[in-house]
Amino acid sequence: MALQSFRKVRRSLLALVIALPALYAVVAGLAIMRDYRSTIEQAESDMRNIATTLSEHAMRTFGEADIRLRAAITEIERLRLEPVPNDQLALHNILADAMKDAPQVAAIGVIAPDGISRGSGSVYPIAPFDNRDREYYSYLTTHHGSGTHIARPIKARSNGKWGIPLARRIDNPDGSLKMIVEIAVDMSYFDRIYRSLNLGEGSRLTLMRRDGWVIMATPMTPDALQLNLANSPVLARLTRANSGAFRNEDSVVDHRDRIIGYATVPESQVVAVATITSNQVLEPWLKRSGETATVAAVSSLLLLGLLSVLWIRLGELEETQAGLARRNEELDSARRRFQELVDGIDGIVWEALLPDFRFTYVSGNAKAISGYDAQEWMGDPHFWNNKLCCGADGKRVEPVLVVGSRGLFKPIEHRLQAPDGRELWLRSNVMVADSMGQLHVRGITVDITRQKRSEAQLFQAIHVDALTTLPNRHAFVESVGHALALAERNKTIVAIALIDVDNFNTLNDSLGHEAGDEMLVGIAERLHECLGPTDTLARMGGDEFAILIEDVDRVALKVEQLAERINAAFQRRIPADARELYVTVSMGIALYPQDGADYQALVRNADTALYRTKAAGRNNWQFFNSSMARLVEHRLDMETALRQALDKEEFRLVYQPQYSLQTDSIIGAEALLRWDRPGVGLIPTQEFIRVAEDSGLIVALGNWVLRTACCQAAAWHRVGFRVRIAVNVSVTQLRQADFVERVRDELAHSGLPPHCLELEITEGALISDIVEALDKLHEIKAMGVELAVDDFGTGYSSLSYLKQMPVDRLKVDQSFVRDIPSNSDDCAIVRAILAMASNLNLEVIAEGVESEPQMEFLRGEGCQEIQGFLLSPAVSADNFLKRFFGAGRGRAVKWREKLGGRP
Ligand SMILES: Nc1nc2c(ncn2[C@@H]2O[C@H](COP(=O)(O)O[C@H]3[C@@H](O)[C@H](n4cnc5c(=O)[nH]c(N)nc54)O[C@@H]3COP(=O)(O)O)[C@@H](O)[C@H]2O)c(=O)[nH]1
Repeated sequence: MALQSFRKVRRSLLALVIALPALYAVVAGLAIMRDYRSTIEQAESDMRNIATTLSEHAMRTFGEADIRLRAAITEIERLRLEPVPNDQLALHNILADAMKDAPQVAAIGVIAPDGISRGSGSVYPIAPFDNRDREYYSYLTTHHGSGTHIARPIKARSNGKWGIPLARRIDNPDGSLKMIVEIAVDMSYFDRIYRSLNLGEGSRLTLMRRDGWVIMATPMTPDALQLNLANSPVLARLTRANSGAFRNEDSVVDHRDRIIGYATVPESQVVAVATITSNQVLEPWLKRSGETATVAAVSSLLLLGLLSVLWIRLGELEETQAGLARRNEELDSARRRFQELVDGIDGIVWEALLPDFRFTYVSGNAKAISGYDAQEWMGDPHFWNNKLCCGADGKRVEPVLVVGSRGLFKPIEHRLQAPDGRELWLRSNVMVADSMGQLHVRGITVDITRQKRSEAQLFQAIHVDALTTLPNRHAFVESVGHALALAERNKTIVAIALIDVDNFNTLNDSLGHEAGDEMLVGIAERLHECLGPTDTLARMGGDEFAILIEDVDRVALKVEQLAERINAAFQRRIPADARELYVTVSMGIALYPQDGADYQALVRNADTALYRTKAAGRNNWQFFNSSMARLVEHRLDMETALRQALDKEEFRLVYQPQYSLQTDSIIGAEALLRWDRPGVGLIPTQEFIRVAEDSGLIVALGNWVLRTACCQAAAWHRVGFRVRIAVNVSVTQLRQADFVERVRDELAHSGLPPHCLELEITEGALISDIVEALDKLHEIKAMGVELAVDDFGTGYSSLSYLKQMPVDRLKVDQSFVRDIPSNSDDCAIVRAILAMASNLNLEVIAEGVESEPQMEFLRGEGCQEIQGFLLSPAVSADNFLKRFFGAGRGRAVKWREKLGGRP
């Protein structure tokens, strides 16, 4: 039964619980009321009947007494007797005769007109009682011709009995009263009969005259005969009809609620009245009503009990039903949530029966994901075997392999041929469950085709160099790892060769990056040609390549052969930018296990060997050796010391004057860094600068130099010594994103005018980073700062590249100055630089000028400025000020003489 029906039934039941007792009460009430009315009506009817009976009885009684009265009168009149003593005996005889056999007659007598008793039926001779106080005397003496008058009861003086007198007049012929004959009906006679009716305590039987006087009452109370209803409204109701009945709630006699029946005694002025108290009448009714009410109440209670049990039972059922409904709702909700979950999952949710792997449930998104709809999955009992069983390796994935430990997910990857021919990669997470004794496999199958593709791409990106398609550094690290593990097991030797393309950056910058890339591809191919069958070539980045040579039994021979093959391969030109160029490579080699136990150590040492190869003039190869290791150690030591040197303020700047050949005066100073390493002494600047460059410390160091130099120059300016300060800037510094800001800040911080600062940037640095550098140089130039190309001539500067540079000055490298004017080649180079600078409107400063011939040659060729030991080595700031401030114009040679010349 539905919950609603239960509720309806319970509601109906509740209505019944309320209505039934009410109905019972109403029905019982109505029955009681009807009973009440019929009881009252019955009592009225009874009282009326009794009154009628009384009236008939009274009629008979009074009638008989009246007959006897009349018979006596007839006899008296016949005998013409008088109410005198002489006739007393005769009167007595007549009267005694009239009483004969009449037990109801209490007395009979004759009263003279003067009220004196003159005869008695029961007593002879009679005492002359005075009867003038009698009601019948006063009535009959005042009413002529009246018939028998029923008078109010009296107590007979002759025998003391109470009786109801019936009296008549006997008149003289003249109409005057001759005598009154009176017969009294014994009231005890009525009383006896009335009592014999046994009507109960509350009943009252009365004879009453129409004028309201009570003449007989049972029970007889002392004042009953004194009662006169003349003024009571009841009298009117008692005389309204011959007979009748009514209820009077306020009885005249005793103020009780009574049922009254009445009946007129025919041919008389008397009414018979029978009353009974309503209480007495209603007593049985009350009893019955009580019983009815009890029955109603008990049956109501029983019914209520029954209904309550039913109510409780239904409540329990309703509760159960509600619980079931709730459970159903929860189940529905869970089902909905499950469905939403399944719909929301980007995978096919399924269940299959073991052991044959037949699908019993497949979510609706199967078609969208796999190309086969759920029916196809479930319809084909061999769907798994036919469609899904192809694993990553192309082999069948047997169901038993899919099923992991019970209850645990075991992901498998497999391929699926979609109906449209696409090959999909799927991953299924499966779980084995035992449901009602049946083994199931449940799983979620997701499409991982894109992920697989991405993985492949990622693998490619991680392991393959995009340009050359060679394994990249990452792949090389892995390969070396595997090779070392194998070598450790097999006790074999592994060689790692690091290869750098000589001067690649310069070539790359001068030819353009596209040509550089083309060249790298060509180099990779060329190197690849040289590999042995087990060797692995990788591109480590930029122009750096590496070769892994495994199982090197005859180390030197095998590596030498490889080096020779490489050397031979690079005898041929490599195509680049529609040209063909000769390229050389340098190589450093480290061996496992003697040069390192792991990748890092081997590569570091191979790098050291490569470094040494380059330092030794490039286009060659070297094995790593222990002395190289010491070099490396030394480098590391210096790096550590360098890091601390800044904090410990171990650096200082010295200043080398720059001299104008046009004005013969000191026009500037180059700030040069010095490191007095405690316990070691002065470290060659070139040496620690290289380490600082390699370790990145050059940035912090360069910033310190820039700030110190600017502050020093500004200090000189403040005392009036307005010279230009040249500061060396490394390529690493130039690469810093905030380099321009840094220059701006230091100028602002020191207060040095921008045009008094010159930044010297090496030609190599400018070439390697020309695109990035250009913007920064333009910004710096826009500030007013001057720019000089340091070590000019050592790089591969071309006219076109110089044209783009916002430089002011070219600084001819000292290697070209050293042998002028004796070396014609150097002279030619210096002339060419000067000519080119002139064409580009650039000034030229020659560094490393140590002799007067050099100076004069330069002056003669139009060089604007010189710098070198001829004038002065770099000196401290104080010395610089002392020596050159206020020194005035003069020949450089004089300066030298003056200052003490060569250091
Ligand atoms: N990035 C930075 N590089 C710096 C800084 N300070 C110096 N350097 C660079 O270090 C290299 C070596 O410098 P240094 O040992 O100071 O040598 C300089 C001069 O002492 C030397 N010189 C000057 N005149 C002569 C001479 O007549 N003969 C001779 N044999 N040597 C001479 O030349 C060096 C100056 O070179 P340059 O900078 O090219 O003008 C050197 O490359 C410095 O640039 C620094 O703070 N930052």
